[in-house]
Amino acid sequence: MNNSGAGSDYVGAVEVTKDKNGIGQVVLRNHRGASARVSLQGGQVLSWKWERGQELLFTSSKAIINPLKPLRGGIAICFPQFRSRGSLEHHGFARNKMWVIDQDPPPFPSGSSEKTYIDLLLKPSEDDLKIWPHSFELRLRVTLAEDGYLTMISRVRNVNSKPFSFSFAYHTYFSLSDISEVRVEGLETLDYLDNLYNQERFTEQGDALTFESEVDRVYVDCCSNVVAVLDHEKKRTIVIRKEGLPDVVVWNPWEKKSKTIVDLGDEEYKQMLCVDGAAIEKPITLKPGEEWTGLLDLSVVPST
Ligand SMILES: O=P(O)(O)OC[C@H]1O[C@@H](O)[C@H](O)[C@@H](O)[C@@H]1O
Repeated sequence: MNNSGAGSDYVGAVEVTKDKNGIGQVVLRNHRGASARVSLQGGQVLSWKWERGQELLFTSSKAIINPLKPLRGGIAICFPQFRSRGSLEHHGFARNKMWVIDQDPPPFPSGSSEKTYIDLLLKPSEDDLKIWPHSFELRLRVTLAEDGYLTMISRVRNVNSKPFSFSFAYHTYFSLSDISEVRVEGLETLDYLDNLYNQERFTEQGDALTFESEVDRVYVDCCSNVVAVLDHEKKRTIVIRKEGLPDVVVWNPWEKKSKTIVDLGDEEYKQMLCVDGAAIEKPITLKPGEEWTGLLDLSVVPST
């Protein structure tokens, strides 16, 4: 494989390799030790490393490498369905498909030139069209900025002759020191749909979110587009900035549920938290020829 389809305007590196199963991977690097690894299987970001090789994304030690399954960890794309809100497989089919490097993407709406990026593309196969009869193009640009920020821009285009609707999520597993020491800020006073109570609607009370049991919620219509995950022990705060993604999913399976998940270690729930920028409660509808854009920008701030 070569580097075509990848951009590199400052002297960062974009390397296309294969993993031991022969699946294509793209590694983006900068000079300050930051890197991101993206798999063509699922268009999934497998790893995002900050200065001095600090890993910011969680990957389970029991992750199963299977070309037809998403890896437990990283950032997976949930499309065109979230969870079981529809007739498709859990979280939709995009994360189980082989994506290709997009050699010639249409111009992206914004973006500085000082970045290293890769463009991926997913189009439906004939089998996909049998279960979801809508022709689409899903483009994903993954960018590693010179300061180590990771930006993901997804664009869905309707290339069908009829409108269609979909849900979307960046299913993001953050790596933590200890879940019981972590706070999430930016979701205070919002309404959420609680998946542990049949998607009943509640309102978040009080301060920042802290964790002492299983959590599986969709915070809806977030007026702020910034959410922060504060990890005191690691002395860092991950800042999540999003555009076009009104909802935020917060998920931790905690002790009992973890034991039922084969590709997650029994104690690993302590080292992970999913916080997903998403569009779920009100699915996105596209008319023929229309395009939707959803942006997720991740950065790290040292904290005390
Ligand atoms: O095991 P999966 O399919 O990756 O899903 C993991 C979790 O993903 C979360 O986003 C959902 O809210 C949970 O309900 C779900 O269990």
